[in-house]
Amino acid sequence: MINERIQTQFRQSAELKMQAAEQLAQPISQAVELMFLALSNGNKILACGNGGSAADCQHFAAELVGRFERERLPLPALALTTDTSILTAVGNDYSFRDVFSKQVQAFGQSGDVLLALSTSGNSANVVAAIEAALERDMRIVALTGKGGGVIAELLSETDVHICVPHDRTARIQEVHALTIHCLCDGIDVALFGEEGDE
Ligand SMILES: O=C(CO)[C@@H](O)[C@H](O)[C@H](O)[C@H](O)COP(=O)(O)O
Ligand SMILES: [Zn+2]
Repeated sequence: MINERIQTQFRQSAELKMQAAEQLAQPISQAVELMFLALSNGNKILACGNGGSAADCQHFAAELVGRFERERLPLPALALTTDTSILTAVGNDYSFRDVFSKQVQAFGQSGDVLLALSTSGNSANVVAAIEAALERDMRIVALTGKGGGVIAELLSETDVHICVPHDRTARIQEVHALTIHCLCDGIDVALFGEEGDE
């Protein structure tokens, strides 16, 4: 019984990935281009999201600051999900809605990229972070699902929206994790070319 459930989940995840590959290859490659350009200009990437998406932010930042699959110089990426003093002070003194936007206001500069993750596209603190980033003339790469929610409404054609075509949070997150690895791989390829791959 449980084995069947597990196999169904693997199958659904794999099927969604195959389906999303076609739809998302284009926006993911646009996101690589946008991020590579920002990094080449000396700008940085800030990342925010809640729960599993907070973990994704940290995963992404670790692969840029440390490394992905190739040896290279550290690249500037910062997860806005990790400083518990900032998160609790801002959450306590202002509101949980402000925990990321205050950090965007503190660290974000024109030309930086905000990687914003929300499976619903509706988390208020991620929406507020996007609004703060747009005010600072930053570019947005949004990873969403469920049609993109409020976030879809905020983005313009200078931003990149990677919206997973599914309604279930877990399945969407699984595609977000793969997308993050595609972003890291794309940035490495932009730096070094495709030689020695696959
Ligand atoms: O990982 C999971 C569920 O798989 C949860 O921790 C999930 O990330 C949290 O419920 C988040 O608060 C959901 O927020 P969002 O993706 O809608 O922005
Ligand atoms: Zn999860």
